[in-house]
Amino acid sequence: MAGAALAVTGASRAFGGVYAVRDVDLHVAPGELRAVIGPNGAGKSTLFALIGGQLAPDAGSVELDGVRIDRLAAHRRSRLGVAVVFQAARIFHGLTALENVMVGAHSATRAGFVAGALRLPAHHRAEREIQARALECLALTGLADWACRPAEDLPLGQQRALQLARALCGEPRLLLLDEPASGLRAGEREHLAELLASLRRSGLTMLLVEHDVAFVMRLADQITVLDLGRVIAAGPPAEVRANPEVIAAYLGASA
Ligand SMILES: Nc1ncnc2c1ncn2[C@@H]1O[C@H](COP(=O)(O)OP(=O)(O)OP(=O)(O)O)[C@@H](O)[C@H]1O
Repeated sequence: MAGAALAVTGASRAFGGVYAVRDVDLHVAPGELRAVIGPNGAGKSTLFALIGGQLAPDAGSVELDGVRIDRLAAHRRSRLGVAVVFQAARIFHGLTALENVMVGAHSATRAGFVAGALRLPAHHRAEREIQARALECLALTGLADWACRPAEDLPLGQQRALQLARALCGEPRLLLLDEPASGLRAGEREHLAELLASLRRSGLTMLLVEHDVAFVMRLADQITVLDLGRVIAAGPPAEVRANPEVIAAYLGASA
């Protein structure tokens, strides 16, 4: 998997005149695992949405491998290789786990729909390839045994894994994860950490927004810390952990 470079430059977004994200720079190198942390209301979800395409910035830019994407709708960004795993499970009821994952490959390629509608031979071959890849992604995320079960039968932890499998099936170049560890049991959390580490070794660029600071400290290459919409620190985990401004922001948040 060849990861893309992500460059967010001078990004701002306000709601009702109040900045949720203000003049944020965030440069992620290809193959890097970047975590974004910060106390409640720091602007993490807003920044995530500016990159994924659920929101457009009021000012600034978002570039993927040097191509501006900040004015593109989320589905167009997805075709360029941006995959999003949301915190709340988004699954298609009435479809099996395997079919749910195959949707990820179809939404990342437009050609799939056209060839499918025309019933071209290439379509059948492509379908078989997509199915094989979907099965691989299910195995990778520990869901091989669930392939033929209705997706809504999966427990919550597995529904989250299913979204991750779906995102991977589209062969993304940038994977965005919104609080992937939240609500998971210790064993599931461990499995997720191992999976993210192995995706990182494969070269995929990842950005994860996370509440669980301990979880990201051992996984991330670099951590960006937001507070009140601004970047207050960025660097390797050990450096960020020792930063007095970061400590103050978190102590202030829990006081
Ligand atoms: N759609 C919206 N309308 C109005 N205000 C919003 C909206 N989205 C976010 N905000 C405000 O922007 C600020 C940043 O919110 P955001 O959700 O991005 O922070 P966060 O770091 O993700 O917080 P949390 O950790 O609590 O999820 C907050 O003050 C929030 O109330």
